[in-house]
Amino acid sequence: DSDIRTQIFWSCSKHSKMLNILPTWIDCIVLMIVFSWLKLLQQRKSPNYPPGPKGYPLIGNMLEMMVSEMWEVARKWRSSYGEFIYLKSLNQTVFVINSYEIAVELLEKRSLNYSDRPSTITLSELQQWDWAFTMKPYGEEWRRLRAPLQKFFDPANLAQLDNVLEYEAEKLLHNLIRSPGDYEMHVRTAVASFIMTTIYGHEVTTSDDPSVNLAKEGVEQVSLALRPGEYLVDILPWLKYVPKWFPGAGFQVIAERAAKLSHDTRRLPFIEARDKIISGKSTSSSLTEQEIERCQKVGGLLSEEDEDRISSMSGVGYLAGGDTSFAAIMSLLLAMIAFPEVQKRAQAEIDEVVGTDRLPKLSDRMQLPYCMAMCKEVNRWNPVIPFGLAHLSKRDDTYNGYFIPAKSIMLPNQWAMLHDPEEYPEPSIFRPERFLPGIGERVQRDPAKVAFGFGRRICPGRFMAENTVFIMAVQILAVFDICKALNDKGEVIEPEVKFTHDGVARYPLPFECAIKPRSREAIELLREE
Ligand code: HEM
Repeated sequence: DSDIRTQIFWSCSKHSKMLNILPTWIDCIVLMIVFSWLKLLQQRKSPNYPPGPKGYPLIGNMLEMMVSEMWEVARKWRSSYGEFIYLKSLNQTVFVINSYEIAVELLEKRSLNYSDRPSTITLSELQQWDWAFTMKPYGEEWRRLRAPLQKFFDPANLAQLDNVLEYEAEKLLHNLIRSPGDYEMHVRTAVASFIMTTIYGHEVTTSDDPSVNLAKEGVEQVSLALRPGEYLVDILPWLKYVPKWFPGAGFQVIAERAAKLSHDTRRLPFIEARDKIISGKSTSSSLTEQEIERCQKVGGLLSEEDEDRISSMSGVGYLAGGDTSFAAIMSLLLAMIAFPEVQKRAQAEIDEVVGTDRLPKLSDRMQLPYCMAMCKEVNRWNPVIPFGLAHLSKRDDTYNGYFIPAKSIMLPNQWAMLHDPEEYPEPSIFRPERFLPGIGERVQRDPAKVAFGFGRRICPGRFMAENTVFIMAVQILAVFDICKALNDKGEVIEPEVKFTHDGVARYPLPFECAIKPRSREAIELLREE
């Protein structure tokens, strides 16, 4: 074709000067078409992704994603790459969202596209946590499992749990009087007991109750398995076929133990509750009981399918609810010794509003604005899940001209959003006053809008978690002073404000503190056990 075209041009150009320019025009058009086509090809090869660290050939940013405190590293990337950052780990595209506005735009306003969850071979196939709806893709099954839990912990239903929560808080106070040095264990037991009572109707009376450790170990396993690069099998899937006796296949041994843990977490508390309910020995109105009764009303006997569904739904609440609230209360205790003036102001408010002849209750909340602000500040100062729980995109999308392919991992950097000095000046300072602005001052965003996640996947236990932290905080402060501990020489031990830096949840590292009754009258506030 091009030969013929060239011949025509040559012959034409012999006859007309005018026609001499023809080849130039046509060539220009051809060149333009070729260029546009090449550009399109190039765009297809490398779409317009947002900026991000360069990474290495083949592995991309895999190494950068395996660092400790990834949320802080990603927060610092803000100055080089901005709020929306592109990473690639092998062939997986990952987007870090450093700003609240982008998280709302993508994960909430476009939540139909961003409500799936990524999973790994270790988590779903080897350790068999795939029964947990936290890991299920957005869809009918996820909705069916989440709906009863969400309804049970909805604010409209929550008041009926106030008594249980106040009872557990008071039990905690008794334990703190008995052995204040074991405060960490007492807080863990109190939170576990509340969760176990509301979900299964099982009250925890001692810290060696198996249900306390079962959930803790479960969360530790899941947390480890979610850490990028922890298990090579998630990078080289064929490794899953390697038998556990093969040298170097330690991950299979861990997986076997974790699979048992996963099975026990889901089944053991459920079976105990089910048997008690069916034999008529249950006296509670737990979530599990309500669901079993609902099935019995409809179909008489509890089918295997019903059991699977209820045990999955309850098991998720049990796993997700305990450690998170525990971490928040431990952060509050640490803040009380690191920022003693906050403690003084909260105690003054409790004394003034509640008085000194009864313990504070959940119904006092609206009259205790400083204490409420203090609990908000806990969610901000140490967001328990700093890098959020990853969402996964379903279809291709664009944001601000940037391309987001289907099946991209979206990481809402909740830490960066809650430690943004533009929104929260001096973010490392624990300052409840930020949420009680004076006249003409700006109200800073409620951290709950970030700390509990986004969109359709938002934490269904958030209202209960807020109530748990509030009641345990105000009851402890009504009765005790949280003081800096003294060493053997009687010198004050300055608290180290340090937190764990790996895993999904962020806990304060063990710290020394002295928990002392404020007065004899304060102790007398406690009812006889
Ligand atoms: C201070 C305490 C807590 C914090 C900071 C917290 C935070 C979170 C966050 C950030 C998510 C991920 C949301 C997202 O994907 O965008 C989440 C999910 C979840 N939380 Fe919580 N949570 C807390 C307490 C609880 C409690 C007490 C329960 C249950 C009773 C609970 C049950 C869940 C469940 C089931 C999910 C998974 C939701 C889904 O995938 O659909 N959480 N939580």
